[in-house]
Amino acid sequence: MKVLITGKGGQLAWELEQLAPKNIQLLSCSAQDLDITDVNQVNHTIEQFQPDIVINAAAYTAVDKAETDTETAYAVNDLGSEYLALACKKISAKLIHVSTDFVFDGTKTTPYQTDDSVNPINVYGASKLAGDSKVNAILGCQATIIRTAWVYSVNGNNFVKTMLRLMAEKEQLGIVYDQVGTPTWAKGLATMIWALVDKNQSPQETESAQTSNTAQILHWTDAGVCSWYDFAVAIQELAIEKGMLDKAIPVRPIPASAYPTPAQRPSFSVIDKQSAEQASGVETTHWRKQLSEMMNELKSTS
Ligand SMILES: NC(=O)C1=CN([C@@H]2O[C@H](COP(=O)(O)OP(=O)(O)OC[C@H]3O[C@@H](n4cnc5c(N)ncnc54)[C@H](OP(=O)(O)O)[C@@H]3O)[C@@H](O)[C@H]2O)C=CC1
Ligand SMILES: Cc1cn([C@H]2C[C@H](O)[C@@H](COP(=O)(O)OP(=O)(O)O[C@H]3O[C@@H](C)C(=O)[C@@H](O)[C@H]3O)O2)c(=O)[nH]c1=O
Repeated sequence: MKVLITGKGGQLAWELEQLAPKNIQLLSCSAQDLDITDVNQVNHTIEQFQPDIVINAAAYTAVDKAETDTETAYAVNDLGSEYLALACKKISAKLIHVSTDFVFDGTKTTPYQTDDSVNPINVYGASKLAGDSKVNAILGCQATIIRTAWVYSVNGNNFVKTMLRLMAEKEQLGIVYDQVGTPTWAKGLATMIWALVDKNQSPQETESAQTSNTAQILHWTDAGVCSWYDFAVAIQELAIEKGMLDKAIPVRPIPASAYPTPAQRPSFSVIDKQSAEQASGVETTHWRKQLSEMMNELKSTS
């Protein structure tokens, strides 16, 4: 089976590459190798390689910057996804497209289901939703859209690495407590995606997946719930336990109103993971356990 991954070098694409099963013929493309906003490059690469499955892990993920760099955010997240979907359609390839909890407005108080109404409250979320809608309209059941949240990995920029840096540099930190969600270790997400790919190789799965004309939507994060504040406290506790920080600094819970950012963020974006667990056969693991594993990996590589 041939699999093409976009966004090489990004957190998820990197983990996917590390965990790629031996029987997969993999082509992993960076933004330089394959700029998904370039329709000719997209068509050429997909026609040449003839993948069975494309995993779109490329995205514009700078949430605050997207508020002013709107055109680029839409070019990558909306148009780029559309080009990939059209190219997949031409060769009957499947598309596994990755999306975000930020398609929701965060007004619910119970975990978001895959069929809950979407209503993004920032440009990044709106640009991702626009791309998801194109993927669904073009490919229908030929596509799987995986919504995830608060992703981190040893490779790339993320909240965990930002916290470790700030905790070593600053006297104290204020972290928002009124935005609640669930972190996701990109390695766990990549494991689940490869399990989906594996299931796709079985003819039975392929037949049953083709009974509906809409894209399969799955939700995946680690298990549990926390605020950014809880996440930061756990990062500091584990870093001290593992000898990655010398001393603890005060970490204060603050409301989002005390940490103004260009983009508004949902106050509640916990998603229900049952859909992805059932489809992949992989169970979620509690976020704190995953965080500890990732920090062990970070310690051993730095
Ligand atoms: N990070 C997070 O917290 C979350 C991410 N997601 C989604 O998960 C997916 C993976 O995210 P993650 O791995 O964290 O993202 P990263 O920001 O780590 O990686 C994104 C990758 O996309 C590449 N890219 C950007 N523009 C283009 C382009 N025009 N053509 C091709 N590649 C491009 C980037 O390249 P370069 O660095 O060279 O620009 C980078 O390699 C995305 O769909 C994202 O929206 C969902 C929820 C949370
Ligand atoms: C650095 C810092 C951040 N914060 C807050 C700001 C924000 O509310 C929260 C997280 O900030 P970040 O900018 O790291 O994360 P953010 O870019 O909002 O993360 C989002 O990225 C996109 C790509 C997604 O799809 C989402 O699921 C989500 O992961 O932490 C503090 O309260 N204090 C601080 O010192």
